[in-house]
Amino acid sequence: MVRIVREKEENFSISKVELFQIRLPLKSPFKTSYGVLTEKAFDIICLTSESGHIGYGELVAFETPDYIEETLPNSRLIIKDHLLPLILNRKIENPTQIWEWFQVVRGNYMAKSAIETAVWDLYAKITGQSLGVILESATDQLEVGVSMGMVASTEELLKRVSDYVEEGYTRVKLKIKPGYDIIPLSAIRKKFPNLMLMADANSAYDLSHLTDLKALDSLNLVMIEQPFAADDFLDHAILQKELNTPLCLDENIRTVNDCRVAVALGSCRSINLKIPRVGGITEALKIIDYCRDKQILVWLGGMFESGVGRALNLQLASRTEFGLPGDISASDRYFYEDILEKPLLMEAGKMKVPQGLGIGVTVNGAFLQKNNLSYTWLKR
Ligand SMILES: O=C(O)CCC(=O)C1=CC=C[C@@H](O)[C@@H]1C(=O)O
Ligand SMILES: [Mg+2]
Repeated sequence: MVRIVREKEENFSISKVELFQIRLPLKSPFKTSYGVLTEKAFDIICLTSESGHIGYGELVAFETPDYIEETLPNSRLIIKDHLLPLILNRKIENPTQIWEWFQVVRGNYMAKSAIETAVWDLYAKITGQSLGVILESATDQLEVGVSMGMVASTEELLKRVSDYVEEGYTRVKLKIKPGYDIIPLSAIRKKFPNLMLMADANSAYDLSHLTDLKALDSLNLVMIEQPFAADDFLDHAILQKELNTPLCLDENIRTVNDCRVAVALGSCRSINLKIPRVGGITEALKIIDYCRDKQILVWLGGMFESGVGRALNLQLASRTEFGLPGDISASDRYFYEDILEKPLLMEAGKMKVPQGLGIGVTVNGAFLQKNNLSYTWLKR
């Protein structure tokens, strides 16, 4: 866990909260085993302190409960009725308190994360630091990976993989499901024998597909992510014993306790850590510590974030524990425009970790104002 060292007591409180509802169309549809995403809807939460600093958080939950059960409309409600009342009119000493205060609300990790991460950003800005410094970032630039939806034609799939490799992505993750696995993955492997290649099933398989999954062992995949149900640990453990390829859990992991169960049962050898899926940075840091101690490979996943969430991901992913390039592609991989003054782009095969105060990026205020303000609160 990071040590929060303060030069002087910096208690602060929130004087204004705004929630902007934004939609960004995707450049191309993203097909997974559970559906097709054509645009990303998300909210940006702006917390203003009495000192006038603004902390930004991103609410990344999807509109439909198909990846996990949390949805954007439900999360908005939880934020407004249950989470914000726990932090407003209170003195905040450090952002880890938010995690403690939120424990009275069960689950709802993405809603919690939207606020908790905004408080981390705010705290870093008030104390005059880059969030990366507080989070013990170890580098100012990172290799990153790219996540790819299913593409019907193998020719088109190989063309897209080639383009990503040429742009500098060093790891490629392909979405799979029964009937769309060995053929596209083998085609990629044949053309790119040394590429860090992996597959993500988003819970599309069960033990009846054991033979199909064992066939993937021949492809030298870095890992297979979430083949079985989002609440299953036992069958994952059975499968892991049958495979040489490491399994990775995504949807299952909401807390460090979930990691303990996975490790105790042998359900996986890797964890895809998404800050919003675990309720924010405080729990993410506990998971990183746990994975380091247990020698579980941890790497940073994404949720099609806009520049706010992407900048945060870069800050955390620059810690030494992250063993693989994360799903932190450049803003222009998914979107025509970002909500930042300067989008986060790939340069010479790497992405820079923003070095400014807090998450290190400047949000385009005019862009936010063009969007629907769903909630606003002002301290009287
Ligand atoms: O943000 C990114 O680039 C990663 C996108 C991605 O692969 C996913 C995001 C959210 C849900 C899933 O579709 C998938 C995943 O399971 O990791
Ligand atoms: Mg996944």
